Amino acid sequence: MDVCLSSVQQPQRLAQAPRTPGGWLETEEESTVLEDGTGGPPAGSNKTESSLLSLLKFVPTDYASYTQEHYWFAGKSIIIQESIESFGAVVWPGATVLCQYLEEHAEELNLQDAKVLEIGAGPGLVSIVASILGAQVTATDLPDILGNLQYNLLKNTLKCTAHPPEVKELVWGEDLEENFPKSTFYYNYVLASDVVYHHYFLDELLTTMVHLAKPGTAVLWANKFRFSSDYEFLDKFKQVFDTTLLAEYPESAVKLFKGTLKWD
Ligand SMILES: C[S@@+](CC[C@H](N)C(=O)[O-])C[C@H]1O[C@@H](n2cnc3c(N)ncnc32)[C@H](O)[C@@H]1O
Repeated sequence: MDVCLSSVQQPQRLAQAPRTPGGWLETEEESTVLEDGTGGPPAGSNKTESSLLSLLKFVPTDYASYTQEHYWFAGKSIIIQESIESFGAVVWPGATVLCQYLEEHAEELNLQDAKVLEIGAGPGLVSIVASILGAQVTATDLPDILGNLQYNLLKNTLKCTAHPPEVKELVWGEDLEENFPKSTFYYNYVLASDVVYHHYFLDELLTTMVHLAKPGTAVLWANKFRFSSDYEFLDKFKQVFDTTLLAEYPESAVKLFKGTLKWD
């Protein structure tokens, strides 16, 4: 079985085209990535498809080399374009654990039409699986990561998900109320895999998780535990979230937690 949209090819590098910081082309020219060479949507495509295909007018984040890695979740072959040049362009062990949990518990989690936001989505595997399982997904990450993330989401979900996943910039701790106002946004699930490692934004990460969680929201966080700082983050997580260990893989040191706000 192939990925959902086999006609989406590797986007070409368009060095002359203008780019936003997120890697998006602002050109109105026809897309160069379609197999039929016309640059327009395939015959018979509807308006939604057509507008989705227009999103293919972007240059992926500018890594020098890529690999195509194959995964199988939710009954589908998923091909992820990865690059070892960025932490955010490879699939980390927590992602596969979270994907496995989502596919095994899709009904119990009521993922169909659920509102889901992923933080630190990286190359997008978790968001793709949640989307295939029927959720309305917003995948977020740093600006530099979004081009490759968007490419992988489109490549693997176009024409085969009820709700096309969205991509949005979300820098932990920054402009949260402006970009995700509490009065407007509600998520059933906030997903996070391997967002805790050796970096300087752990407080901002926790602030972001708390901001995005409302009564009824479950934070599903999978992480490989390597450093003492990972356990310190877990302690802080437990101070604000009622925390349940959902799965643990000692051989890979990956743990999966569910957190709901203590005042939920
Ligand atoms: C270790 S990678 C994990 C990627 C993906 N979740 C996975 O498990 O395959 C950590 C991710 O967090 C993102 N990230 C790191 N610092 C961030 C910050 N301050 N704000 C938003 N995202 C950040 C990185 O860009 C990267 O995509």
